[in-house]
Amino acid sequence: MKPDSGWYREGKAFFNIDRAFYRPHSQVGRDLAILAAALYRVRHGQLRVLDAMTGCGVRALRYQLEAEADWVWANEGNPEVQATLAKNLALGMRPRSYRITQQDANQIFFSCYQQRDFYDLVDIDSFGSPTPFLQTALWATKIGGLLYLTSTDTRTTGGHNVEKSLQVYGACARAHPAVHEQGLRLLIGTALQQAGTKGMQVQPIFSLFNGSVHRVMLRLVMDQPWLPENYGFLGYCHDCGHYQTVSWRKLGDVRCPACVSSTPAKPMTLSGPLWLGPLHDIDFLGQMIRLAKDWQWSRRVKLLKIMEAEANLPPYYFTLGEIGRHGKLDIPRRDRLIQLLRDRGYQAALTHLDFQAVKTDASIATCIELAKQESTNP
Ligand SMILES: C[S@@+](CC[C@H](N)C(=O)[O-])C[C@H]1O[C@@H](n2cnc3c(N)ncnc32)[C@H](O)[C@@H]1O
Repeated sequence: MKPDSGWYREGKAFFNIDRAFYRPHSQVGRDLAILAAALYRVRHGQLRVLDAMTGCGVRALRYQLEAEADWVWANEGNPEVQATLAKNLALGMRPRSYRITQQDANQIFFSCYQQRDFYDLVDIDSFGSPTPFLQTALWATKIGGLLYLTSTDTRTTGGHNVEKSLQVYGACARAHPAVHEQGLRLLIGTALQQAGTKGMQVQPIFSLFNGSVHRVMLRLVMDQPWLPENYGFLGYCHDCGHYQTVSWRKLGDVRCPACVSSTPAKPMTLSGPLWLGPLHDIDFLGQMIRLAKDWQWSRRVKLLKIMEAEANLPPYYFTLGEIGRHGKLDIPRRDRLIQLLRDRGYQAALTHLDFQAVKTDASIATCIELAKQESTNP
């Protein structure tokens, strides 16, 4: 069917959108969620999904048809899309394997808690930030289960409204060149803090930024040690481009350790508290890659491999433009710079967050030095 007929196909799902929200560009976020859900289903022997903001039902359909969910609860608050949703699920899903409701997501989550009905995967695909739903969603998620959060709030997470970031994330988001990563880390950090109020924790399975939307798939866990190095502040030096993780214990007048020539050293701009640990679970990503290969999802394999390579690198990246600006040189060639860094024994990779950037454990000064050598001796 042609898209303008109102009918769409995505993965194994076939559905009508009528007046429901559907954004084809978000397929990448749905594809990765389906892979994670399918692996969870294999590992745990069951998969019950609560798709709290289902829209036309594309996720509900895909969780069942592709991840083999045993049961899907599809909720959508907008009364105008209920008929389309009902039609889509009736057409594509097994009878008696799903439920449709039209309620506020918070009400649904709280009712799960009241009835002790916990879900293996809770999907919150909200507009703006998901934080108004976070506390209650944690009540609806099984310990060991998955929580998938979406945020379209890039203005706030990008440091353009510090007051709002304090209100919404309980954290200070400042502007710097690695803000796409900051959006993911704020989301994980807020979820970690909120889970912490209940004696629980979250661990990222994968974190995805695709141009305008941040998504994180988290595992809810209990009885894990709280690692102080995973939750703290990130300093950025506007003068030299250096980043520095900062523990809450060291707050106060944080100066850039890389600005050695300035006395006193330049102050750093601090963002946080936010998640400072790995963005992805590297073992889980490996399994997602294998499954994506089996399913011949070659574009997703490519993306997941980039995510795998960046998984354990420090919590920021250097854009090529920043390296050029601070080094007063032409923009370096990305792949060549990565190779030079590796030759010097550093870890270095491209990042799915910004294809005009490098992620590395080398300092920006080293990146500049190598880029300069390369420009004078290509
Ligand atoms: C971004 S769309 C979700 C689209 C769908 N998940 C997809 O992948 O295409 C957000 C949906 O959430 C619904 N919504 C917004 N706030 C809600 C709330 N508090 N409770 C339930 N549904 C809500 C909107 O009507 C909209 O259909």
